[in-house]
Amino acid sequence: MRLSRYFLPVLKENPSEAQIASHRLMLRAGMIKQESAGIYAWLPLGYKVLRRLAQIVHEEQERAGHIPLLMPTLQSADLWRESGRYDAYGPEMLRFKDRHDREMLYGPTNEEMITDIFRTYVSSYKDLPVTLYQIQWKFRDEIRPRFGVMRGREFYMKDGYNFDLTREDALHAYNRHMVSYLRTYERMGLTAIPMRADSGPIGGDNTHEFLVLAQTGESEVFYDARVPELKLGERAVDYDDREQVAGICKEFTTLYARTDETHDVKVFEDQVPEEHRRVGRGIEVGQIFYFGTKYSEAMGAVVTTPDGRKVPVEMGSHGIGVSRLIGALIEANHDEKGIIWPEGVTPFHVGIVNLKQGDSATDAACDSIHAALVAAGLDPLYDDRDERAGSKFATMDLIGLPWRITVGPRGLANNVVELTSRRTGKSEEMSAAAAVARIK
Ligand SMILES: Nc1ncnc2c1ncn2[C@@H]1O[C@H](COS(=O)(=O)NC(=O)[C@@H](N)CS)[C@@H](O)[C@H]1O
Repeated sequence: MRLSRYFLPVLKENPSEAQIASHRLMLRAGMIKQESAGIYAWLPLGYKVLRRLAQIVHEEQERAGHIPLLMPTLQSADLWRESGRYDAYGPEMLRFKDRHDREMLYGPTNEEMITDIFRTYVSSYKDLPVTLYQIQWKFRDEIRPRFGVMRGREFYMKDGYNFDLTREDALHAYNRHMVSYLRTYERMGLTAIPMRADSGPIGGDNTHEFLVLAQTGESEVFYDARVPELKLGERAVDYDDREQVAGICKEFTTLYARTDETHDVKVFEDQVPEEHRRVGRGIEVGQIFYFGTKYSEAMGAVVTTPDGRKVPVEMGSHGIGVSRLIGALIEANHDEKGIIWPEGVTPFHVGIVNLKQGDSATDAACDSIHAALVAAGLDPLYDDRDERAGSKFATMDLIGLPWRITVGPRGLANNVVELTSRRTGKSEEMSAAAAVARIK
């Protein structure tokens, strides 16, 4: 992509309303624009990252055997009356009437709607197990939206719902989600720790939150220092192998890790050797729940069992805060110059900086490097503007692309370009071909 043809409204100044790095940097890097409290326009660079995250979430959910669909953002109040949550949900729920005076709401979550979809079509154990999920916008009228997309009012969430015949099957679905989340966050270059949590308005008695350690996190966390070292890595996972999946969950949840809601000092001190005890703050980027028949009972989602009985299905729901993840990623990956994107989520893989725009040699070299990168399956951003080098470097550092190729007349005279790593700041001179090969 040529920057002269893109839309990247970077800001020179730090916006006064931003209190944390990720909020400040998303505004300055031209990723979002606030339209009203907690509601954002996703400008091209931000939208590109959002799509990359959604792509990773889809890949890992489908790998786990979960099936994507898409539900509307607007829901009928009648559904929520069946579950009893219409009144229970409180002022966070945005309620309104349509022109026919029908009571509607902007969905904060979709347990009722997905249960209605399930009960409409499924009535036999033969159709189980099934896990359906969506990545869809939600609305929660937070009393104090803040920290940019971290606590928005309209936000993007992956929400998945499992339907199983027995509690044992539903707990396997719970474990499948835990493992798929661990893989998802690792692919994004994040360490998100599963911690026992409190179920809140969703309900149920079994739930884990996934928290990214960050000083600006809203949750206080207590954990064993060895937990963030745990890695899934390239391990092959057979999601149908219950023992393997349960084993991985045990591996990641045996050492102590809890939010302030479930923290138990006595257990902490008994279980964790003093030198491993850590207290910190975390950003909640996902939560998984098992809540049995809470919704299926209330809404008559029943199936016939092999011996002809009718039973309400066992369920759970599992969310990932896709838009919040962008804030969390920046909190965990930035310096004083700007963002430093992990390679798995970066909006563009590499920036090309032309030190002498308009010079036929450097222009031609940049065009051919751009073409070579695209041919190698990469997504470059070529700063072809007629700007001073310093300003081009500052823009590249701000938007945080992992690599930068700098092309200038002197380098070309020696048949070299400069390849710079954003994370290390290290630069090396090499041939254009070598630079393309290094980035791939
Ligand atoms: N106001 C918000 N702004 C941005 N992300 C949010 C907000 N509220 C929740 N999230 C994200 O959405 C994830 C799931 O939300 S939740 O309430 O924990 N779970 C549910 O809604 C369940 N129905 C999961 S399907 C959270 O872990 C968090 O990462």
